[in-house]
Amino acid sequence: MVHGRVSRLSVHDVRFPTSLGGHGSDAMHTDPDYSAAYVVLETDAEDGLKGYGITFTLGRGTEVVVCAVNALAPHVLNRELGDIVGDFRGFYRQLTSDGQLRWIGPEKGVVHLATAAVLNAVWDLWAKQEGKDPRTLVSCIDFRYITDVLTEEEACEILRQSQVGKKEREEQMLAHGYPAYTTSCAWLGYPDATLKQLCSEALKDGWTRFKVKVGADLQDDIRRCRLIRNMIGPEKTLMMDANQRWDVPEAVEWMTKLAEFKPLWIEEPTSPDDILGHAAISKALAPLGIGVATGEQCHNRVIFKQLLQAKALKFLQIDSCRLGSVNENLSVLLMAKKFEIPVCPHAGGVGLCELVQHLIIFDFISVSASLQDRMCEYVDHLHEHFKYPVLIREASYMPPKDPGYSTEMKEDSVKKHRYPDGEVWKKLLTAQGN
Ligand SMILES: C[C@H](O)[C@@H](O)CC(=O)C(=O)O
Ligand SMILES: [Mg+2]
Repeated sequence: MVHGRVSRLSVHDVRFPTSLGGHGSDAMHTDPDYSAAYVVLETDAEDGLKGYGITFTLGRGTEVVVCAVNALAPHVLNRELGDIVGDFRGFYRQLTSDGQLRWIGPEKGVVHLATAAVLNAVWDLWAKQEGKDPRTLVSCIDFRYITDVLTEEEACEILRQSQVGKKEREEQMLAHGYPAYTTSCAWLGYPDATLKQLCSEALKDGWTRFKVKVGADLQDDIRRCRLIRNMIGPEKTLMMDANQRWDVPEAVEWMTKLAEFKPLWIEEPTSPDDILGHAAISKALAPLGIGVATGEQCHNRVIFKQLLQAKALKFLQIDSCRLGSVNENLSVLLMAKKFEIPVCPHAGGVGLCELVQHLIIFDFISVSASLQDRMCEYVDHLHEHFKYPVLIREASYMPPKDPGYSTEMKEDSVKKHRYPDGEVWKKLLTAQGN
């Protein structure tokens, strides 16, 4: 039984100085400090349960997302949790369609990242209080703008059909987990020696799928891709990620030169808004056996709808904090199922692995019912700051067993990494003379 009135919303700017080690670097984001706008919801219920939600940011700008969360707060404060989740579609729409705030979106950018943080906290709190059936889940989706490809009835039918074999798939997940790939070895800012060392450690740990960052310098890419392909051998899977660095013809040309390293996919070859550009790249690279993957910076379900309609991608990458939380991610999982495109989520960042494991394991059990061409990203940074960190066994995500959305950070971590007054930042800023 859902209960409690939301009595407090607090939001923290939490940053980790990952740029110091080059972690997370790519062709466009050369110095990311993995960060989060971290939301805590409290209610007046006696159980004392809290909801924790995050959205992922890269350092500077987190303060802007924090402002946007505060601007959304009046929609949440003093509301009964039962009323919120009892009409979750309506609540989602209230947040995303605020008559004034939507002008600085709509359903995209800072205001949508803030929406994700708030809604992730609501899902965390709700999940701690009770379980959900498929009908309830569909009732959380806002179908506005996607009914031309997916209606509520079709969504229910997909979920109904996927009931077959559900028990076996649950058991399979509990025994073997969900297959993962690693991005941790080959950030763009890593020197070759680090790449080699991390790659050989990953091989020892049983990893069989690797992603390498490309896109800044072709000769560098050729050297690094050769190095990693030689290390992992011809059979293991290699993916490449350009983080939006190229124009359309440049992407085709560059990837033609990297084709000898047999990448399964090229991720974000160009602007995430360029649907027809992605379609052109997909078409040009298909004969080389290279698929296009994208999604970590797709603003919303509408962009995913069009990417699917335009046959612009071969692998779809949902993001638990870029889209409007579970609500919007559900709609994308269902559209991907309808178009038979495998979902391979974006993870990493701060807490993205913790969140997205719930979505992808749900996808396997209740939507796609398939592991064909599917895997979830894994990055091994910052898990130690979470109270319920992901558990990886034999290069697979083992299903989380604690109630909630695994979003709660350790109090001490939040305190030390609060920007700019946490201990870690005070020291760093003083050393930099700020
Ligand atoms: C800036 C981020 O680290 C980005 O490079 C992550 C990414 O593209 C991925 O994990 O994929
Ligand atoms: Mg990427």
